[in-house]
Amino acid sequence: MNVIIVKDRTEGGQKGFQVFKEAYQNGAKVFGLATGSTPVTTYEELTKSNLDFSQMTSVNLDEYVGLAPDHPQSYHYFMQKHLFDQKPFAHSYVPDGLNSDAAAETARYDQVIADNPIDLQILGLGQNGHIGFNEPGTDPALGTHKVQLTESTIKANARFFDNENEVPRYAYSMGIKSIMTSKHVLLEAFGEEKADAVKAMIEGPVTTDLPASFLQNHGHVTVIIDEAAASKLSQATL
Ligand SMILES: N[C@@H]1[C@@H](O)[C@H](O)[C@@H](COP(=O)(O)O)O[C@@H]1O
Repeated sequence: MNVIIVKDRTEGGQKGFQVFKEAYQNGAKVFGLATGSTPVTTYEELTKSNLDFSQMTSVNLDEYVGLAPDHPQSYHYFMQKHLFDQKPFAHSYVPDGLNSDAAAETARYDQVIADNPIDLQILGLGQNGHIGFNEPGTDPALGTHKVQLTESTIKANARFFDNENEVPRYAYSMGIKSIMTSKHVLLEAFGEEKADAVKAMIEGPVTTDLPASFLQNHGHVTVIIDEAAASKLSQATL
């Protein structure tokens, strides 16, 4: 893993943008996108830039089950607001949270990924080490699947909803297997609350207990973290 330590999430966004720009200039056509607060500064830099995505494809990691695309907390809505309204792509795929047929929706989304191999996948990191919505214990051989969110993720995401009861209990998420097929992975993590997960991801064993640790088995990973998220790393990594 190529670990880049930045001062804060603003600088992280600038570095993240550089990674996007290089991938773009090297011919990337399919961008795997993530939601959450972490990639927002990178998306801000993308929207300010003159990069044109109108011939490109985007494939998002995950979506809450039960939320309509126009629900303000849906990941569809998030992507429109933070990126697509300013930088439209030719095709943008997000799992359909309103499809209650999980088998059909996950099979459909696996086909989307198979038809659009991802050149660059951006990821955030859950405090418990999840990527996408692949919670601890997830079988790394799974493709897109329906996930029951853990209590810790529900609590962490409650800040975006009026109260904890409104946080959906299920999501559709790309699997670790799908993420591992991306040519290049860019993982960003900012803040002290991510420091334990960052340390375990980089220095710990590869284990289902910490889904992001599987990235140690991927040949091309760039990690952008701020000083707070890097604060528990050992000298050998720094
Ligand atoms: N499904 C998302 C993840 O894709 C995201 O990476 C993570 C961290 O969120 P944040 O970036 O807001 O810390 O939480 C959510 O549960």
